[in-house]
Amino acid sequence: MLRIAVPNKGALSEAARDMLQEAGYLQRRDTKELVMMDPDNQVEFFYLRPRDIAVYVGQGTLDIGLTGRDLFQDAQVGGSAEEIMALGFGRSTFRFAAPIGRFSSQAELAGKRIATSYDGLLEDYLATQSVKPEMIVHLDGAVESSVNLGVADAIADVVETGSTLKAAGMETFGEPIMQSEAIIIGQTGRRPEGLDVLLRRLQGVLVARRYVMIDYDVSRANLDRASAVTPGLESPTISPLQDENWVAVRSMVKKGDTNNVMDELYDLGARAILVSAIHAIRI
Ligand SMILES: Nc1ncnc2c1ncn2[C@@H]1O[C@H](COP(=O)(O)OP(=O)(O)OP(=O)(O)O)[C@@H](O)[C@H]1O
Ligand SMILES: O=P(O)(O)OC[C@H]1O[C@H](OP(=O)(O)OP(=O)(O)O)[C@H](O)[C@@H]1O
Ligand SMILES: [Mg+2]
Repeated sequence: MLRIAVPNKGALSEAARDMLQEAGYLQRRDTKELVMMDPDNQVEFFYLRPRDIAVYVGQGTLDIGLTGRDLFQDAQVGGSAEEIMALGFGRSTFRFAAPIGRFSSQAELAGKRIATSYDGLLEDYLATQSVKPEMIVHLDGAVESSVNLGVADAIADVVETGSTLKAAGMETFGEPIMQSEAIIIGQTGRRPEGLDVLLRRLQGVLVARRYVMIDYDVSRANLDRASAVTPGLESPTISPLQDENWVAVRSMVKKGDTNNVMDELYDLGARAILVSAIHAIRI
């Protein structure tokens, strides 16, 4: 059995559950359940605080974990665990922020009080920048309120849409500290049995989410130009049509490019252009 740590609550938990379900794994129905066995797939899920997941994996009590890159860094497990795969959801940036107009660069944080929930990550970063704050004020959450309430001069926190900062009358400043997203971590250098299958399945979900399938008919005279617009992952599938001057083409296209590709195909004479979602894929 592959023992996998997954977030029990918080910003990553629902998207993690959705992705694992799409990859064919059983997930708990009740958010109070702590463990979920999936004997058919030979895996066992342990629902834990996302912040703690790196500790379990680093110590080797669980084989792999799904957590945020920023949380993983913050857990300070040294070299005992490593990032294995990025999952493309839970994206955020870890940044400095302060009331509008107060700071313009992170060098100005020397001798100041910085509030954060991510002390380890922040301390590591400040050390690389040779900036020595007066103190790091640890807060569990609602960090944006700390400056207005007078316990800190600036904050270092997760920014996704920026709406929380805006509501607090704050702005970001300085270089972004870290780009984060959900990741799979494992013990450094160890690849337990069954991990390959899980990674391949997750990769399949990522590709299915990023690509769509496009089908169209085009005349043989325009086929080379059309194929160049839709080269696919390897090469497009070409099928004959009743009218032997025309062929049907099937190819994968990046989701974000869909409308441009359809316009280009139409302009070069392709017709019956059809786009459909990909449910699952193994490359
Ligand atoms: N808008 C967001 N707010 C918080 N975390 C986010 C957001 N978007 C992405 N994340 C990522 O989610 C992870 C934080 O998960 P966590 O469970 O701590 O979230 P939370 O909802 O803030 O939980 P808590 O209830 O403990 O505050 C980090 O990896 C972070 O980068
Ligand atoms: O840029 P935004 O889209 O506004 O998202 C970022 C905010 O969301 C999170 O707070 P959360 O809701 O988790 O509350 P918390 O501060 O109590 O953790 C995070 O700590 C930021 O405050
Ligand atoms: Mg939070």
